[in-house]
Amino acid sequence: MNYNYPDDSLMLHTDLYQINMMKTYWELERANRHAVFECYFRSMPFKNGYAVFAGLERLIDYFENLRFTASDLAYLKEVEEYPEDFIAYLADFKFECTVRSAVEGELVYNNEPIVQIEGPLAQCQLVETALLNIINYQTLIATKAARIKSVVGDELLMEFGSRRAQEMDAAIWGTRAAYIGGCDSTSNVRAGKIFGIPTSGTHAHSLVQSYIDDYKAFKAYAETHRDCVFLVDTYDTLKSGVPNAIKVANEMGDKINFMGVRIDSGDMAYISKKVRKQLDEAGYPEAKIYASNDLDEATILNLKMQHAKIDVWGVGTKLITAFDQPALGAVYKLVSIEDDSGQMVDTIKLSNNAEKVSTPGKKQVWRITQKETQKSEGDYIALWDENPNDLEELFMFHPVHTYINKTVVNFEARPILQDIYHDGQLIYTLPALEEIKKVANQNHDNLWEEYKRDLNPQLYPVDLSQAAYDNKMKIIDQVRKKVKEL
Ligand SMILES: Nc1ncnc2c1ncn2[C@@H]1O[C@H](COP(=O)(O)OP(=O)(O)OP(=O)(O)O)[C@@H](O)[C@H]1O
Ligand SMILES: O=P(O)(O)OC[C@H]1O[C@H](OP(=O)(O)OP(=O)(O)O)[C@H](O)[C@@H]1O
Ligand SMILES: O=C(O)c1cccnc1
Repeated sequence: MNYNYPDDSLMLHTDLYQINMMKTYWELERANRHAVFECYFRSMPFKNGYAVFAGLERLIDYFENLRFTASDLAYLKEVEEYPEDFIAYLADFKFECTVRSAVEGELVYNNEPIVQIEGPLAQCQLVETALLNIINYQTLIATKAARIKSVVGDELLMEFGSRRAQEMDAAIWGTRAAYIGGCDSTSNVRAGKIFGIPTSGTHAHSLVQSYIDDYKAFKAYAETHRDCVFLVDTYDTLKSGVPNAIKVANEMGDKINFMGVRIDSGDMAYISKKVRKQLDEAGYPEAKIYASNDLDEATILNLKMQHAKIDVWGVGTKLITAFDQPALGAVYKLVSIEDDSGQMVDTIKLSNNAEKVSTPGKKQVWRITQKETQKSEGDYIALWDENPNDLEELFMFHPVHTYINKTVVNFEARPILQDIYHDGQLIYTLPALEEIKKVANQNHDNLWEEYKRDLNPQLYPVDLSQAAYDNKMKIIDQVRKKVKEL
């Protein structure tokens, strides 16, 4: 199997239909028509009250390397059988789009643009697949991590998912997204190396199995490591694991830092209380109890309700695979295109399903916050030439149930889509990962509690400006008339 091209690139990490459309645009001289596409998701992941945006770093990395290589072109020519002149056009491909995006760690909501790509139609088209691939996954995982962290609170949340992730890229980028969303560390050493995420880890059952004895295994580990967390449930947590962990801690004294023990099975509320008692009675009140085993926000909350004595939470499978909702469902829609006379016209995608009707026109998302509280009142999607900061009062109404409305005064409006590329030139400096994580945390703090609860949160208002709403209605009308005329 030859998957190891020396000049491999991500150019062909796209759906075939994108290249087929590029060919149509190019042959019929539409490839350079100016276009605007927007990416958004339709419903909140995990029915959460907010989503945490992630994926921009990888998206930039993708855009920075957007050139067809010799092996890409050879494949398109020889296997996909595209004609020579089209291949020559692709060989000259140079990314010239303007990109605006939410920044990583920003809280984002359904039905609002989170990434906007503007530029030559064929170029905007080509990048759809990779863009959605990156943003869908990373935003999903960052959001799942935020949900879990909101239950874990000030205790430590360790990311343990690499072995269960949907392959290696997902483990690496999922870990980074999970760190942005709320994890405190990862077990993936490469993610530590690449991104500077703090790494942490204990040991597995195999260590104990290899010695066929808790005591011997813990002692061996203690003789070869300073920081020790012993996994105590291989044979019998209360009768063998914990007593032997204590025995080794006593014997090693100051030679080790006895950080605690990990439990990975059984009734973790019951067992953790017993373990706490054993550790305290042995004189180790500072030793922490680590827990893992198919945990997620629901089990953690439940364990906390049972007053489980757990200090550190290791979460793998259910976080890295977004177990209860494996896809975010973000889409990428054409919202405006240059017509034959060179004018920009706004476009819509209609559907029988009202939820799937897109909102035409190039737009900006404004986060409306109360000046006194600094809490967000909702998001306001406006056409590009509008700026709510020019208004004294802002009338905000539900984009479908328009009778649900409010007038906001004394507000600030902050644009969510930031300039990332201008005509193919990167103009954004990526913040350090720590900074992104801090911002995500602050954004979370600035959200009303009602939107933060795990179960049935209030729906965060995402409203259309009057002009965006009127534009949408006008275009729906135009399309309907056109269809009738046929
Ligand atoms: N007190 C508890 N309340 C609620 N859920 C719990 C409690 N204790 C453990 N769990 C969760 O119950 C699930 C199953 O635990 P179980 O005890 O069957 O696992 P196990 O014995 O380790 O089995 P396996 O070895 O197959 O993982 C896990 O997701 C675990 O996190
Ligand atoms: O349960 P997760 O949230 O995915 O956390 C990671 C799991 O990985 C390890 O188990 P291992 O791979 O040895 O499998 P096992 O515990 O199911 O036997 C560890 O002991 C955790 O149980
Ligand atoms: O360090 C650990 O305890 C660990 C790492 C990965 C998966 N499960 C546990």
